[in-house]
Amino acid sequence: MNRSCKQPIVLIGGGGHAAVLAEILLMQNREIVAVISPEAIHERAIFKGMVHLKEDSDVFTFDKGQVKLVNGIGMLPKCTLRKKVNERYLQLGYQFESVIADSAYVSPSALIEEGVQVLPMAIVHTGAIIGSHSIVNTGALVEHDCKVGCYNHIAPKATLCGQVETEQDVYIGASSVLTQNMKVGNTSVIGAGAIVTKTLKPCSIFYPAKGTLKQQEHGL
Ligand SMILES: CC(=O)SCCNC(=O)CCNC(=O)[C@H](O)C(C)(C)COP(=O)(O)OP(=O)(O)OC[C@H]1O[C@@H](n2cnc3c(N)ncnc32)[C@H](O)[C@@H]1OP(=O)(O)O
Repeated sequence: MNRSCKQPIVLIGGGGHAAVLAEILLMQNREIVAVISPEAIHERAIFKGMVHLKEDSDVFTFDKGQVKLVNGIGMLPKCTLRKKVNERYLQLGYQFESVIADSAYVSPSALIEEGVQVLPMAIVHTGAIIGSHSIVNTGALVEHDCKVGCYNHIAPKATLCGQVETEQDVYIGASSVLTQNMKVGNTSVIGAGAIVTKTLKPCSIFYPAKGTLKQQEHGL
């Protein structure tokens, strides 16, 4: 492991996604020198005892050459906060660490760019490329030779079959399936549980079929 991989981490965000990342980093014996969040964080057990700073500008108390940043802000469809935060600090010369959970499988021939997060039980197969600052969330499967653009979120248990290509800022909902060779244009959103078999143009929203709720008065 090279020396830069050992730099202390400044974690941005104090919600659920940040907690998952903190847990992965601590299991890998990484030092988290501060959590930056305007909200209270200490009711989440994982953050107990960590230094909590509340202002975005508190990042500047750390020398950009001495720490790596990890963005723990979760990504919801069409929400650009996470990307704006990264762009701000990148412009100022900070770098984002990639976080890969020990239980994830990342093929030795896959390419993981800067600031990518691969969460527990996710799989990134041979020849796949994960563009910078994308999230491959818990249990997601990125099959062989996929090319995932930057700032994507592949939500839990989503499956990208072989050679799928996505452009930037794409949101792929939980447990959705994208069949082989298809392409997804930038800023598209694929709903949770969708099965997508055709290429999507930029800015598409793909809604899966709706379930029907039937409320019975006395149960079954
Ligand atoms: C660790 C984590 O938790 S990561 C987070 C993972 N989360 C996800 O993957 C969720 C992805 N998001 C979705 O699937 C969203 O619902 C979207 C993006 C498809 C749609 O969002 P919106 O446009 O805001 O739709 P909205 O929530 O207003 O729902 C519109 C209608 O579609 C239905 N609908 C929304 N999403 C879905 C879905 N995935 N499957 C079936 N029906 C859906 C809603 O029930 C609603 O029906 P109604 O009009 O009868 O009330």
